[in-house]
Amino acid sequence: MNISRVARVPQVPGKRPRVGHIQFLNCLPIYWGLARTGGLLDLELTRDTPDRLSVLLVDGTLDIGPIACAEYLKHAGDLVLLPDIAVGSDGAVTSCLIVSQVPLGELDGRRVALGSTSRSSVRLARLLLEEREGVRPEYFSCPPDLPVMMRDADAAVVIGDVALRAHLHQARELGLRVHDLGAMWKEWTGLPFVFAAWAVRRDYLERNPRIVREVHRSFLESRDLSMAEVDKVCEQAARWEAFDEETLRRYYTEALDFSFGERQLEGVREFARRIAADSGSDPEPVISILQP
Ligand SMILES: C=C(O[C@@H]1C=C(C(=O)O)C=C[C@H]1O)C(=O)O
Repeated sequence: MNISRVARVPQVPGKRPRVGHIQFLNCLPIYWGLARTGGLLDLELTRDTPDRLSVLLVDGTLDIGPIACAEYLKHAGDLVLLPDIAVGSDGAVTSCLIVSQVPLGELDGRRVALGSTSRSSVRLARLLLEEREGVRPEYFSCPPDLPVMMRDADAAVVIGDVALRAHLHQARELGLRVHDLGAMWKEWTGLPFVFAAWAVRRDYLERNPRIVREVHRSFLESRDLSMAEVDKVCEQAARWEAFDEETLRRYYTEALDFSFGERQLEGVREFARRIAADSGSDPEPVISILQP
């Protein structure tokens, strides 16, 4: 890629767009390239967990950023999705899991800890347990620390780096079964699952259409650059993380899906349909997507 040709966000002094950044390894390829292209300087970034970033975007503290799909569906009227960028999977995702001491079909009436940083995976897990496995567990929310969660529960839902650690190290040590939520959704529906989409507040878009397009382009360029140089991304990340280069490479290139097109949109629509009866939400929400 010719970095010198990367478009820059138009500058208005003191008014950088306020943009969210999920502080998990899953998002590294979406942000890594921003440091290379210089796009980073044009954004006011807030790094936080997905649950908190979702709240900040909905309450207007942020203008643009990732939002858990389950939260997006509650606020679709106030938000416009950015095309071709998301954190999802078309099958196993590796980092959104139910870990369990017993088979899932035996969780009826048993305690299930829901990791507090998640909004999409915890909703998806409840849907799968209730509608696919036919069980009604007793849920409680809990900070995402697997050994602590499992002290009081028979199963736990975890995401992000905590889930990666659970998958690769702790589950075996603790004698837990690992169920991948992306794989379960794919088996059940045949569709990809979008855990987080990128959205802009509708009011911000109306005032700043050019800035939104530039930020969007900046994200796509960053993601594409990171994926083109994925070996370098993994080598750098593995220096500081508990995962080796090869594990990260597989995670980024085979498990995660950073795209958002027709099939991913169908996954979002199907999720909306399946959670509607139980949530009192709209089964067919109007989904606005930024037009090219
Ligand atoms: C793939 C992941 O996707 C995520 C899962 C989310 C959720 O469950 O609410 C939200 C944002 C993403 O971080 C992950 O966290 O590992």
